[in-house]
Amino acid sequence: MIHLSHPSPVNKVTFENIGKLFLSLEPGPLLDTMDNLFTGLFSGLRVHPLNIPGSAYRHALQCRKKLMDIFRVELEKKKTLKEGVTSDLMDGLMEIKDDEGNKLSDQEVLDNIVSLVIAGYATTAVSIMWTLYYLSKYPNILRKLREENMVMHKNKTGEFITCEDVSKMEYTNKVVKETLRLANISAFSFRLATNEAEYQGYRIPKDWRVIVWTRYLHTNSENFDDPMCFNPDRWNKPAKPGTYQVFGGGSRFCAGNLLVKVQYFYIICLKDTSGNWSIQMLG
Ligand code: HEM
Repeated sequence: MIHLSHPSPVNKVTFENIGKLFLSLEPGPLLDTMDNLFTGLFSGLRVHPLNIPGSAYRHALQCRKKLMDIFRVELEKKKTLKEGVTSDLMDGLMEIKDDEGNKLSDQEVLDNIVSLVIAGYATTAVSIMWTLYYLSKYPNILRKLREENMVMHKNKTGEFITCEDVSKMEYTNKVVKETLRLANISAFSFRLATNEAEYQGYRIPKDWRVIVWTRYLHTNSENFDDPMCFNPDRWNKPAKPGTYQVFGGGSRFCAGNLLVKVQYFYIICLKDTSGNWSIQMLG
């Protein structure tokens, strides 16, 4: 398991983007406090639920409560703003309606925000960290990526890269895809057998819990040649159907898959204050 030093630069940039996109918050002490509280919350997610003083679980509950208080203040502030002043995830959740025209309650908006940060923060930061690791390990790949970045840089007149730029950057897209395959950030998912089923000669009784081991798909030599090798060029041709499931599949497909890409391009194609692309810092 990988542990990022906290706050690592990748964590910091990822969380600052989350602050901006989810709540229109600028970097500063409030965001730093929230980042620390999320760290406390994460460390209590997969522990025994022992709510006693000193336990990681109790600390996580306390962090969650403090986060909810901060989010509630932001939500109340938004209610006093004129419509359209901000346009972020919280605004979207406050406005969204079901088929009968019902909006989410305040509590539901806050619960959704916390859940989405949990789903999207560490996953994104850790996977981008893996890209930086692979790029520093394979200088020829870094060189090709940098060349593509430089061409894009030369052709641009504005400061920001656009969605159109992102789709044109073929090699960078392959690097992202290959990182997600090999790093296996989400290595498995849980499912419940709603009916009895048979799979490859095995009977799976109704109501059994099943683990879908996606890491196996991504590192199986029947699906990918030399699977443990980081090779973005393998994406010159598409993968066999069903063998690439980094964001899951079916109705529970990852809701944040496009946001992940935006975050990647922010970091891989970011300029520092001297106008250099951040990727130039490697190698
Ligand atoms: C590299 C980053 C990420 C990876 C590898 C990843 C992976 C996944 C996977 C495999 C699933 C399906 C789980 C299942 O089938 O049981 C999933 C679901 C989900 N992801 Fe992501 N995720 C990432 C980032 C994000 C981000 C940035 C967000 C949002 C901010 C997000 C929000 C969600 C949500 C809400 C679901 C549940 C969807 C549903 O059940 O309908 N994820 N993710």
